[in-house]
Amino acid sequence: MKSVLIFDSGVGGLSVFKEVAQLLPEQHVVYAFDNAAFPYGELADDVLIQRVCRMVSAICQQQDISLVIIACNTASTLVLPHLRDLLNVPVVGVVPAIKPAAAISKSKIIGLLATPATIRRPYTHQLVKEFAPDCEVEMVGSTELVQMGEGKLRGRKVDKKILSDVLAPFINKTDCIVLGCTHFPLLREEIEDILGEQCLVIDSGKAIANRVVTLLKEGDQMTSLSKAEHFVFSSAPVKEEEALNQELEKLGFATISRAPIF
Ligand SMILES: N[C@H](CCC(=O)O)C(=O)O
Repeated sequence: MKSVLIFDSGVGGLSVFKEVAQLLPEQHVVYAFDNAAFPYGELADDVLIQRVCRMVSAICQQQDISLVIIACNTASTLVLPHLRDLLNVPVVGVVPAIKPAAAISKSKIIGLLATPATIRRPYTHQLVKEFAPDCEVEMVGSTELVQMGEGKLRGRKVDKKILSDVLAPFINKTDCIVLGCTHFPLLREEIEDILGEQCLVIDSGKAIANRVVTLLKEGDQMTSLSKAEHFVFSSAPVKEEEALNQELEKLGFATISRAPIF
């Protein structure tokens, strides 16, 4: 039975997995993360293009994959055209939800919280120009929050003080912020707590899941009446990851193995 491949630098893509699994509970999933090169938000563009293309195409050759989700804004805003040239399955990317945020915002002052690389990308600035021309967009790039999301899934406590400092430019200013990194929905509760209910927090997870359903239906690739099997592959050698493996088990995944191709 074919699987959907979900790819990220770390565990952030699990926020996308949760949305996909809600709509497609019978879908087999291969989750692959490039933890050997984490964090992607600090990587040079050419290195990122090369790594993502090499790994994703190798996994597609090795596993029976019906569709690829690049569950990483940092990679999607750069590598999608390169990947689509290489693969013969649909590739769905995750990019910051600027368009819905601009539509929802009443004050027309919105926020974008992403990695430093996503904030720098011409792709992101084009999105703002095209879909939020009437908005002031406050942009914050943070690798610290990416690390915080990784830590939370490994049972570490979220440091609210650090989080408040990162979110400070949005506080009492924006009425809607976009989580432009898939690690950040893992911190949604804490972020919402700090920003208060006057600020809406949105991400692209549900839109991606809907797009995946449409593409699988179009390609006649919907799996049904089977028990979903999920596997996880990391690029770095597997170390003691007890807390993370427990989280993964709750989501229906087998324990992490190292992808032989990495
Ligand atoms: N989760 C990723 C990348 C985080 C990182 O590795 O810097 C994103 O959506 O941008």
